[in-house]
Amino acid sequence: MGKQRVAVIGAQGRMGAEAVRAVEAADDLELVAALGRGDRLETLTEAGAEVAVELTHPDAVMENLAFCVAHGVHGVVGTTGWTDERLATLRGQLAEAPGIGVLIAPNFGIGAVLTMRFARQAARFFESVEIVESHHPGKADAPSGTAVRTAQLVAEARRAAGLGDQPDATTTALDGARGASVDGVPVHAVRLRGLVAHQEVRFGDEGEVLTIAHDSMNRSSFMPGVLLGVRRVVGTPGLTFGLEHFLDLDG
Ligand SMILES: NC(=O)C1=CN([C@@H]2O[C@H](COP(=O)(O)OP(=O)(O)OC[C@H]3O[C@@H](n4cnc5c(N)ncnc54)[C@H](OP(=O)(O)O)[C@@H]3O)[C@@H](O)[C@H]2O)C=CC1
Ligand SMILES: O=C(O)C1=N[C@H](C(=O)O)C[C@H](O)C1
Repeated sequence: MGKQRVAVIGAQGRMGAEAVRAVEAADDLELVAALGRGDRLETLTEAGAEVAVELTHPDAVMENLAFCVAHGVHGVVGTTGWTDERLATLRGQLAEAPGIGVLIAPNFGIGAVLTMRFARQAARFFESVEIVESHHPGKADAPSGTAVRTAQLVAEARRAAGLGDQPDATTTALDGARGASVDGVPVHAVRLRGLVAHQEVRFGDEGEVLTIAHDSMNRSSFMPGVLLGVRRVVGTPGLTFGLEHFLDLDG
């Protein structure tokens, strides 16, 4: 079998540069295009890319993916900024392109995926929950896509368990002091030089606190997840949201 033909969009960025190295180092993959800002998307089809790894910016990802899907190129997406509206648009595009798959991974780190799973499991047992995500100061979006997804999963689990609003007697607060509410879960975003990507999910109930913490110490830690996505997405038509769907976590 020939090597899978892979392109990286956002190839000069922090994640994109790492993805270029990871694809080049993989025996079963061939890097056929590395696009930066201003490069023509047609380069993807001219190079015969089968899969594009999209690691750019929330402002650019929709246009890039629309091109990929319309031209029969599968997508593996790490870029953040996903809303229900954006997902609906992408699903509509995929419906017109049978056989094409797109994986959106809020986080490619295996530990981060497990953090989300564990947080979902823990959610029904605790009255209170807050999320603290901490990142490098070059990050464009806040809160992180991982924190948003974690909050949504926790909120769904709380609702399913019949839990109501969290206890919080705050009546006066400076703007932002209680974080952003994502589906009722307070999320606090820290931006600090020296950090890469970190998250704590803090649960509390009478007399006990459970903290689930994950730290990405470098960006190469995301690459096994990126490569797994590249290998699996070609056989998985439609939209897959979350790397957990390729990890057999219940196996
Ligand atoms: N899912 C995951 O596990 C992870 C996801 N991310 C996400 O990935 C995205 C990228 O992160 P990061 O690498 O740190 O960001 P960077 O800013 O370092 O890299 C983004 C790159 O994309 C380029 N770019 C912007 N627009 C376009 C475009 N239209 N076409 C081609 N290239 C473009 C930028 O160019 P220029 O510099 O000129 O703007 C830059 O080189 C973010 O959304 C981030 O949150 C990050 C880490 C892990
Ligand atoms: O911008 C980053 O760096 C990261 N972005 C993703 C996110 O927003 O969750 C994944 C990881 O946290 C690193």
